[in-house]
Amino acid sequence: MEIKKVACIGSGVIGSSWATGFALKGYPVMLYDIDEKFLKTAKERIAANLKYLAKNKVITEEQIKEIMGRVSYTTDMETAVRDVQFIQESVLENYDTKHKVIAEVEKYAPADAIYASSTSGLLITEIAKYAKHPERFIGGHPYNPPHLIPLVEITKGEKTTDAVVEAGKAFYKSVGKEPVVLNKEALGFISNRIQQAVFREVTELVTRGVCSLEDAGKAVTFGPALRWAIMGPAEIFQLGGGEKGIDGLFKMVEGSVNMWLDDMADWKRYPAGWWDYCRKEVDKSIAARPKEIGNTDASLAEYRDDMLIALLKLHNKL
Ligand SMILES: NC(=O)C1=CN([C@@H]2O[C@H](COP(=O)(O)OP(=O)(O)OC[C@H]3O[C@@H](n4cnc5c(N)ncnc54)[C@H](O)[C@@H]3O)[C@@H](O)[C@H]2O)C=CC1
Ligand SMILES: O=C(O)[C@@H](O)C(=O)[C@H](O)[C@@H](O)CO
Repeated sequence: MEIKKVACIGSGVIGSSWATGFALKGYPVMLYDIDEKFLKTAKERIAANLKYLAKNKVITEEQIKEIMGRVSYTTDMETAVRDVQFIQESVLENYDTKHKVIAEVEKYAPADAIYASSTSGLLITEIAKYAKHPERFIGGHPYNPPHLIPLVEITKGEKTTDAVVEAGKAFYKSVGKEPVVLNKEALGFISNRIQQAVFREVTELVTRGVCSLEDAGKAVTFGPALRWAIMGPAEIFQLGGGEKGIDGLFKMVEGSVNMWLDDMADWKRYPAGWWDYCRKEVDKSIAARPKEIGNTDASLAEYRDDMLIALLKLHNKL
């Protein structure tokens, strides 16, 4: 089935970015939400996304109007999905909301339209549990912002057909994404499990008083994250071993690493009050940043996109 038109269900942080990305690649996009006020914000986000892309010469200023014109905004589900071939859902991260949205979508969407959930880590088998056509459901988990970051983790439910997985993978590749197809369902997929493992250790170190949240961020940003923007941890360790390679490295450090592992976080829930503490600390550290690297949420987002675009150009992804 040729994908000619896309629906984005949910127009928040992720839905508005997906809509930007699909429109950027020339697709007409139906952007749906439950209230006009959310769609208004989404339109402002899309305009800002395109402004940053033009500022960084990825598109021209003249193209902005044409790309914006590819996105239609609606609070009517039938209008959103009746003639689309691909649906990217980006509503709230809970099964109940996703089930309600699917019931509404399946009243009007073509039976063979691919349904991809942006879920951060829920199981497609569960998301598609009450669907009339579970065979067409995949997970299409992006990294924020999806109009810039290439990764899409594709997961399949028990009833998802291989043809739908392949069609979803081909479509994401055609719009410049870097799809990774999981062999088995796993909560949190690959990237979010890794990201949460890292942040659990950040939380452990800060709550123990080893470092500030800001310094933990610096340690990640100017250390491993720089290398992870180039290659995976295994390749990094391989190089760390010199001519001995990854095995040689770990034959040397394993005793030390095992002591760290014994001491590292192994808890299963974030401490009570941690997120309130985080918000206070992050607000302080953002405000303390030099203006040119973003000292408000809005200017930090612009700085993030400027830097991501520069990185993606180095990767020949833009
Ligand atoms: N924020 C992030 O960094 C990332 C989020 N995701 C996932 O993407 C999905 C959306 O997340 P965000 O965009 O951050 O959330 P958000 O809160 O910014 O946007 C959610 C949108 O869904 C809409 N919505 C709520 N109930 C709805 C319903 N019944 N029908 C239609 N629309 C409804 C809301 O009005 C809102 O506009 C979640 O599953 C999340 O886990 C995935 C990757 C990254
Ligand atoms: O970090 C991202 O962009 C995504 O992996 C996410 O899903 C969200 O950040 C959130 O789930 C926290 O991990």
